[in-house]
Amino acid sequence: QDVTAEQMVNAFENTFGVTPGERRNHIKGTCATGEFVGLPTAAAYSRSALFSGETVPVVARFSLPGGNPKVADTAKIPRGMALEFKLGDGSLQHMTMINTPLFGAAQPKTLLDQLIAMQPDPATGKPDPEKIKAFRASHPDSLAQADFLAKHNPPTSFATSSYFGIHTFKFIDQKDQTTLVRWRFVPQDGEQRLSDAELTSLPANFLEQRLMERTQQGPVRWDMIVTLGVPGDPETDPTVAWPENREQLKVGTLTITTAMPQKGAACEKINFDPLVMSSGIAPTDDPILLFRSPAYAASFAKRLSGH
Ligand code: HEM
Repeated sequence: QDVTAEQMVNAFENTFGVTPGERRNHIKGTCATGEFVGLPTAAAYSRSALFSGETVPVVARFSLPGGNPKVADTAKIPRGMALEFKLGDGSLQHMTMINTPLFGAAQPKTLLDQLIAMQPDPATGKPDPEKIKAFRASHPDSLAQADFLAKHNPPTSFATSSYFGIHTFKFIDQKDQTTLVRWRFVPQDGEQRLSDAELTSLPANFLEQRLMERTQQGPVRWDMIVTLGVPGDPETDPTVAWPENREQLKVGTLTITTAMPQKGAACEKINFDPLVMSSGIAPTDDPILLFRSPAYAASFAKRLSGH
C-alpha cells in the first residue's frame, strides 16, 4: 500500500504523456475570479474567517481530469472546481473539488493501479479494455464513482454542475469543539446535463467558451452546503456516502464574475493543495486527502521548473 507521490506522478506521466510546464492531472482548465460571502450560521461550527460575513476574494479554476490537454469536453469523466479564498486575516483557504459525490479510490494504491491499467497498449495506442475490466474487478472501492459517471452525463457548462469536497473535514469553533462535515457547492443556475445526442454532436472544446459567455451575461452563483456528520459516520473513506438524513446547512454563497483562458491568468501558477486551510477548518485522517498534498507538490514543482 505504500505509494509515493513520485510513483503516482510517474504513473500520470506514463498514462497521459508530459506537456512541459503543465499540470500532470487536471491539465485542461479555465481560470476564473469572484468572491465568497459566508453566513453567520456557519460561525457556530467553524471559527474560520471564511464565515466572518465579509466578502472574500476568490481565484478559481475549472478543469477536466487527466494529463491530456486535448481531452474532449464531452468525456464522461469528472469536472473540477478549485477555489482559493483570500481571507481577511491574511490566511488562505483552498477547496479542490470534483462533481461526483464520491471518489474512485479509498487508498492511493487504487488510483495508481487504475492509471497503470489505463496505460496505452503499445500495439494499439489505446488502453486495453481487458486491463480496465480486471482493475474494476479487483478494486471494489473504484465502483461507486464509476457507476455515478456511467449513469450521469456530464454537465452542459461548468456553471451548471454541483461540486463536492468529497472528503470529510473538521469544522472547529471558538471553543475548539469539532464537527465532522462534508461540503458541496450547488449551482443557482440549476444542475443541467448534456443529452446523449449532445455527447456525440458537440465539439471537443466548448466548456471554456460557455463559461466566459455566461460570466459576461452576469455573475454565476453557487450555494455552499455543509452536511453535518454525527459521531460514527465514515470519516476516512471518500468512497462511502453518509446516511441521507444528516442535517444540511447553507453556509455561504460563491459568486464567479469573470472567466478566462488559463495561460498567464491568476489560477495558472497556483497549487490548489487541499490541505491549505484556515484556522477553524482541518483535515481528517482520510488517506486520500493526506496523499493529495505531496502529489500536488510533486506535479507543481515539475511544472514550475518547466518540466
Ligand atoms: C490520491 C488521490 C489524488 C491524486 C494522486 C491527485 C493528484 C492530482 C495532481 C497531481 C494534480 C495536479 C496538481 C498541480 O500540478 O497543481 C491534481 C489536480 C486536481 N485534483 Fe487531484 N488527486 C487526487 C484526488 C483528488 C480528489 C479526491 C479530488 C476531488 C475531491 C481531486 C480534485 C482535483 C482538482 C479539481 C484538480 C485541479 C486543481 C487545479 O485546478 O489546479 N483530486 N490532482
